[in-house]
Amino acid sequence: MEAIPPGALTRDLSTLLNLFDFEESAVDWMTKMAYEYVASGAADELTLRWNRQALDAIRLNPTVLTDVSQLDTSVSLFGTRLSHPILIAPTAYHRLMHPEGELATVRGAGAASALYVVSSFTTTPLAEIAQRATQPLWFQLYVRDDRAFTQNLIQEAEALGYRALCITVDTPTPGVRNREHRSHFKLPDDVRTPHMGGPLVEKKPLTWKDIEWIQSFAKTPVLLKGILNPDDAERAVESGVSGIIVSNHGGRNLDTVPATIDALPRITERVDQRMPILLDGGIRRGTDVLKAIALGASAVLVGKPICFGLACGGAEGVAKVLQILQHELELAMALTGRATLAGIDRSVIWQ
Ligand SMILES: Cc1cc2nc3c(=O)[nH]c(=O)nc-3n(C[C@H](O)[C@H](O)[C@H](O)COP(=O)(O)O)c2cc1C
Ligand SMILES: CC(C)CC(=O)C(=O)O
Repeated sequence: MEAIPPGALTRDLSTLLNLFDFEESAVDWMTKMAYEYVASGAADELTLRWNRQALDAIRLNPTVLTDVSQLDTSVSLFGTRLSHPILIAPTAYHRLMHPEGELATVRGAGAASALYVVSSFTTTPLAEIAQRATQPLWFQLYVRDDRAFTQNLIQEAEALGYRALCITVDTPTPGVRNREHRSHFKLPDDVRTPHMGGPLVEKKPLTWKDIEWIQSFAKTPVLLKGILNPDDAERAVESGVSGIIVSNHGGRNLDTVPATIDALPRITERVDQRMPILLDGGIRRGTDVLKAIALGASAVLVGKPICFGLACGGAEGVAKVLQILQHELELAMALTGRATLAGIDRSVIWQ
């Protein structure tokens, strides 16, 4: 690994005003390999681009002269009250982005009152992250061929206080990652993944039977991460899971699947309030959060911007990314005349 640049922990973030600024600046603070790993999408990166383009293409229909003097961005998810609906998506290998890795991320989450979904490919033990958490944690699970190992891992996370389990279901194999390969991605020897052992090269298929099996012993709510197809959403309801995350893995797995915000309305319609729906993919502006909520999401997750915030400024960078997004959401609510998240319905979308 190239050396972490001097002053990495003390750089000035005051000129970074939005999430795009963080991405632009992160290039200077990350190794080329780490930057390419985070920023790239699968194959021709069409889905990666569509995630953004589809959000940009949605226009808003504000209501004027409503009382927005008291804004309330809070939301309840599975019995936990959150002060805002912006969660940290699970992303692997935080020590590739900053020497403090996930310990910086969890401090940033605390400073910004954000729920943090920790990746199976964390480079810091789950226990150490939990010790420093001041906000709720969830655990993202990659199911390994060794099912006994998987069961132990789930039980370990639950015992440590992780409050929900997000099973990633869209990655029977990673996608075509040309940019990652071109930059010769390899984890440096001193960056380890204490809960995953080696890379994901599973042979035993993950199926609905496994989801039933996990639910037979899981004590925390189970969510499926990576649903795009309304039929799968229906099946998820039938399988009794607590929620789903509409996700195309940030455009990193199967190229040319739709933008998540385009997939959301059909899924919302099919689920018909039977369980909460979360969404990730391309959320960069407060207006994006508002659009996702208007189309049926209870909350959103952000992936790449957290990695860039971490690279630019450790815990402070993570916190700032989240605080900017939170503040922009409040502005979007005030300017569309919506004082609460419940008030953000489809009528806020220009039809
Ligand atoms: C660098 C990176 C690593 C990721 N690692 C994981 C992971 O370990 N597990 C997982 O379920 N999703 C992973 N994802 C996908 C994210 O959880 C999320 O679905 C996606 O990044 C959201 O899109 P966004 O980056 O446009 O916000 C990763 C994404 C990135 C960018
Ligand atoms: C280790 C990888 C499978 C993590 C991941 O989900 C990703 O890079 O998108």
